[in-house]
Amino acid sequence: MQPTSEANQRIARISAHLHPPNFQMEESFSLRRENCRAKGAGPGFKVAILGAAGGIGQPLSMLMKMNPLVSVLHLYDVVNTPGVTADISHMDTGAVVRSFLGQKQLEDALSGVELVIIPAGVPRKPGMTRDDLFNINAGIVRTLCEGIAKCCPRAIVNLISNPVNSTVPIAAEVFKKAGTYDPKRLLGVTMLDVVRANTFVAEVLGLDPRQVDVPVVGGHAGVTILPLLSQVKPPSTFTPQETDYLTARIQNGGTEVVEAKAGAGSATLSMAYAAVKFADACLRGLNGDQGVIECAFVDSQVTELPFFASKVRLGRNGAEEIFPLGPLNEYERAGLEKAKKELAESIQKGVSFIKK
Ligand SMILES: NC(=O)C1=CN([C@@H]2O[C@H](COP(=O)(O)OP(=O)(O)OC[C@H]3O[C@@H](n4cnc5c(N)ncnc54)[C@H](O)[C@@H]3O)[C@@H](O)[C@H]2O)C=CC1
Ligand SMILES: O=C([O-])CC(=O)C(=O)O
Repeated sequence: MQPTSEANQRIARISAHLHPPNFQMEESFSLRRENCRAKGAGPGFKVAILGAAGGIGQPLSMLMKMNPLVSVLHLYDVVNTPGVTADISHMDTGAVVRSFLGQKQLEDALSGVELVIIPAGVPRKPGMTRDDLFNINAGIVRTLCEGIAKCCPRAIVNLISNPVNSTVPIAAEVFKKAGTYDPKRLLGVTMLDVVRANTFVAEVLGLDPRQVDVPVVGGHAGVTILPLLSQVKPPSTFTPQETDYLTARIQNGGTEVVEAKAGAGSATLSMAYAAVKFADACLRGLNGDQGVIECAFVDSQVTELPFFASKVRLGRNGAEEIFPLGPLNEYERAGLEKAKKELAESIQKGVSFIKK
């Protein structure tokens, strides 16, 4: 039997996708699939990952492709996104994946996006602090945030690039300058500190980490990472030695990985896991789910500092409620004073980078 002309057209379409004669053909095919999904399937969000070809970006892209709340996934980087996108697009999950390569495609990558996740930038090598990354990453974050202000000013932004204690204030200043700043929509990702704290505390208590919840407040570098062990769930007590051990291990978790990788970068796989856990919480909030609460580094009035990490309630507008720290013990109060001192300097450094 001769194939019908409809079947011929379908084969031609598929072959055009596999061997696109030009970008236009590829794009129209991909747009058609997005439209089909928009007609047929349940609701989903349009998400962009900036720095998608990196050590965090690749596993993060893969895990976001598996998230049922994502309908369209834009992968942007200055290198290698066509390959990462081709690879991930073969996964038989719902999200449509599209590649954007280089600065010229940044605006297309951001157009209509509802959640932007940013793991772009250089990672640490042994002997470096996160602040040593400032000189390179500050400029990268500024450029990307200028794009967000122009193309998707209402998007929720999850900022991973280090030093988070300075890059979040940089992003805020860029958005203020552009007149688009909404403090609820800018979130520094500190989820990996919580993920580590849950794991290490569970080890000490002899529990499954999934049963443990440790609030981690302050910021995302050294002494600014402040685990509140007095508020661990399920309620637990720790000896002074356990408290010292756990606090130090949680504060130095990033350095532990940097040293173990011995020059090959910093945490990527656990970070991708943590980033997806946090992005999923943001999407559930956007979706209208109730009671979504996670720790994040946000514009805050919890202390006298303009930014601080604490528990926030995520909703349709981002961080809709920021929770106070709750009762602290003496050990935590001393830790808080140290954290605030270092945080104040890192925040100021970020602000001055844009205001100078
Ligand atoms: N917030 C957190 O808890 C954590 C943050 N990080 C930070 O995340 C960042 C990325 O780490 P990795 O993925 O390991 O680094 P990586 O070097 O493997 O990947 C970074 C990616 O960013 C891309 N990139 C560079 N400039 C760009 C630009 N202007 N626009 C778009 N993309 C650009 C690179 O091409 C590369 O693909 C680092 O700053 C690291 O310190 C890492 C772990 C945890
Ligand atoms: O330590 C680093 O440089 C990367 C990071 O932020 C972490 O693993 O927490």
